[in-house]
Amino acid sequence: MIRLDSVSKVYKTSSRPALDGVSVDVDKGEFVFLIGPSGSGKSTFLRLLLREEVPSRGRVMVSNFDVAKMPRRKIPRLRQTIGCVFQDFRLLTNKTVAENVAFALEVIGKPKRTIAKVVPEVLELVGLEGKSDRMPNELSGGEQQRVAIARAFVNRPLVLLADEPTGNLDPDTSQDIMLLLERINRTGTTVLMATHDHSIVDSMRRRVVELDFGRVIRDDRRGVYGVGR
Ligand SMILES: Nc1ncnc2c1ncn2[C@@H]1O[C@H](COP(=O)(O)OP(=O)(O)OP(=O)(O)O)[C@@H](O)[C@H]1O
Repeated sequence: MIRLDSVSKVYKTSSRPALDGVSVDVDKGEFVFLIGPSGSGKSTFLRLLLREEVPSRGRVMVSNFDVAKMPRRKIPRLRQTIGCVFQDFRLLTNKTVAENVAFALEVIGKPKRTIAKVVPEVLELVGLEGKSDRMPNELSGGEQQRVAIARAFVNRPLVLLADEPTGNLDPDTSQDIMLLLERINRTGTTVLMATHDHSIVDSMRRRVVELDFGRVIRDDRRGVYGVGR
């Protein structure tokens, strides 16, 4: 589902590569933690998958898309196969919960009838039934992240990228969000999550890919965060 083949990325303004000869292969339906210290290249990894950056060398594949080579006009199609969740939720503050989720479908031209049907379904899936008319600032952080996950998932993407999704949440709320991501993963969605959260990585025992100075220094099938970190 995701393949990086000897990928390096050197930003113009930096002498040292952000990614340096990275090869990673993620199968459909896998759940993968991407860990590593600040500056190790995790966000660059995710940005390459979305074609927000192009590699300096190597090949990036997402589903059947040869991401770096594809023409610009096909980028929206790539991005429709990838849902994204961030640490800071990134909700539209002037829209209700339901409107935030609906918006993701409106921009890709889904018919009103479909939107009216699937938005309540996905809000129920994430445990927000009854809150569809609230504004984001009337929700807790955990609830806001649920809206963001609903929005990322409503179009049933093949891949869900999560960049520090629990970074602004307390430990209990973080566990709830992880249960939700596991549930989404069980539907067959490939989940790739960049995180610094030791306890989550240690409790879930999923695949762990660790970056350091832009290189993969560990790829464990059922990993932990790491001793002494
Ligand atoms: N747009 C950019 N221009 C120049 N250098 C960049 C750019 N983005 C990232 N870098 C550099 O690339 C390296 C990797 O950064 P990246 O953001 O991918 O790391 P990260 O592991 O996501 O860090 P964090 O955990 O702090 O988010 C760092 O040295 C960073 O300074």
